Amino acid sequence: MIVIRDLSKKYGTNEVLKNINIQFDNGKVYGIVGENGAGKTTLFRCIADLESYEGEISSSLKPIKNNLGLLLTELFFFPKITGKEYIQLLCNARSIKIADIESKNVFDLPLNQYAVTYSTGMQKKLALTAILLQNNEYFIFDEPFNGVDIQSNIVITEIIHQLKKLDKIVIISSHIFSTLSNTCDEIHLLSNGCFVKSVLKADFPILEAEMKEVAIGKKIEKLGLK
Ligand SMILES: Nc1ncnc2c1ncn2[C@@H]1O[C@H](COP(=O)(O)OP(=O)(O)OP(=O)(O)O)[C@@H](O)[C@H]1O
Repeated sequence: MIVIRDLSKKYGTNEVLKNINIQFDNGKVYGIVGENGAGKTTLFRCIADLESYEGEISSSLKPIKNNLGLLLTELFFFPKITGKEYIQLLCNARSIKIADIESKNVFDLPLNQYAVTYSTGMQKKLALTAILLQNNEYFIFDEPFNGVDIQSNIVITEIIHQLKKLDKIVIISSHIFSTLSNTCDEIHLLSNGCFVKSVLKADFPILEAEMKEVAIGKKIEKLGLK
């Protein structure tokens, strides 16, 4: 379980997260949606203890960061580290020894090639493979489906289903609603640093319709397309 109480985060005078309260339970997949700049990545970085914040973030397994697989949208790889070495590095950090990494290469990555030479989608799949092999209890995937090919999207969706069955906590952000309706138990709408709506699976179509209406509104008319 991860419990967030009265979480606030400022960058200078910009109050990015405003008194967030939410609980994430094991065996559930949570979707976080919100417009660009709503604060999704900031929330994830606070949970991972990569940012200072006001409020409290607690978890059944402590510290969270030692049990968390965090997939960010911007990834960093040391130069001259192969895909295989990257996976080894992350697994070593959790004292996990994997005898045959090639056999775990679910995305068929060129593991002997330097990670910095991978395409963006390949780098995402490498980072995801590594955090899955770490046997984490908690997973945060910031836009996991973005920039990844269709086959891999199918694999990632299945992996998320498996993590749920294994009683893990999975938190995902996405800008593509269908990817969340396929995977999540709950979706939480973040707007200007506050959770303004939380819906269970049965009400996903209502939330999607509402978001569509707000997004489109009369905005496209402004273009005066002819
Ligand atoms: N390191 C930083 N320093 C200053 N401001 C920041 C920093 N990181 C994020 N912000 C600001 O915090 C706000 C929320 O950003 P955040 O990246 O959390 O949004 P997001 O919901 O993840 O957006 P997106 O959907 O575009 O990824 C934005 O106004 C952004 O400019």
